[in-house]
Amino acid sequence: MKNNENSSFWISAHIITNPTLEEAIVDYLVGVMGASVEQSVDVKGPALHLNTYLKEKNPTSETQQLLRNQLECYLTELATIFQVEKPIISWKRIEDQDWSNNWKVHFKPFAITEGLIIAPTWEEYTAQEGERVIIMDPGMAFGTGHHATTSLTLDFIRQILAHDKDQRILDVGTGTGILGMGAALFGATHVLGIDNDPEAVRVALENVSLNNLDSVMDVSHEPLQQIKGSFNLIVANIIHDALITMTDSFSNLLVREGNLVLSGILHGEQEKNIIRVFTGCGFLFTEKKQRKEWVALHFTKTD
Ligand SMILES: C[S@@+](CC[C@H](N)C(=O)[O-])C[C@H]1O[C@@H](n2cnc3c(N)ncnc32)[C@H](O)[C@@H]1O
Repeated sequence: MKNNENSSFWISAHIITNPTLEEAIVDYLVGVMGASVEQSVDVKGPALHLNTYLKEKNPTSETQQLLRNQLECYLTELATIFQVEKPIISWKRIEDQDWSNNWKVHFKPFAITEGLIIAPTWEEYTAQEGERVIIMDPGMAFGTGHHATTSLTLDFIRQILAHDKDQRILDVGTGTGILGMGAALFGATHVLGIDNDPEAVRVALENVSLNNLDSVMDVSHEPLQQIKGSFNLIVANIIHDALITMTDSFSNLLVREGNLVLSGILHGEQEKNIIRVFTGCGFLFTEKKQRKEWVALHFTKTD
């Protein structure tokens, strides 16, 4: 198969795991990696067998290795948290163009938080009274809205904006632009989304245009450390290790008493560590939201 603009290559991973990890693995594969997953029904025994299909637009040995490392690191982390044996993964390359659109079948319009619907571009959706709709094509970027951390963060955004709409918002690690677009639809004055992945920036810009939000939301590839200005709310759904390095930037960019919402954090040690580090840097921890093993944390800046 040739790799043209419309085609993707696929790799499949066969995962043998302790069934305890099923929900967390499926959640991660579908929500974060944009994969589709099926359970192998013809295999007997106590272990669970999952087949997953990951799309890959520009396949090089390097990008393939990155995908593999990302999944393998996550599975190792999960096995440690749940104290079960590490899942076994075997990889296979699929070179059949039909696969490139199969995952879309599973992506249907859904309510990500009260009053906000996510609808993929290829599904017709008519908004009901009082509903706001984000139309999107996630492409290769993270953020279809299926992952718990995205909906938890949007719950906070909705609450904060219901209180006060006059908010300048920074969305760090914008991915598809989903959090920033949600904030814009809930009435934010201005949103800046940034991402260190150029493909995410391209996809987010496309989605912002698709939703006619260009006058409210900008998207940039600029690193966090180079962002100027002041914001009333910063949201960052990234990962624990990256968030820990961002304390100074968040502190410099937030107005006094500004809101900070952090997610991509696992309940337990990661959550405790984030609270310890941020409360040690002039932030007051105010509220936590949790779904399954994931948390989103709300802080306000005190000094
Ligand atoms: C888990 S995704 C979140 C996507 C979306 N905001 C959501 O909530 O669904 C994390 C995003 O952060 C981006 N990212 C990771 N580290 C970053 C950094 N240091 N600066 C900016 N973006 C970063 C990744 O490229 C990815 O798009």
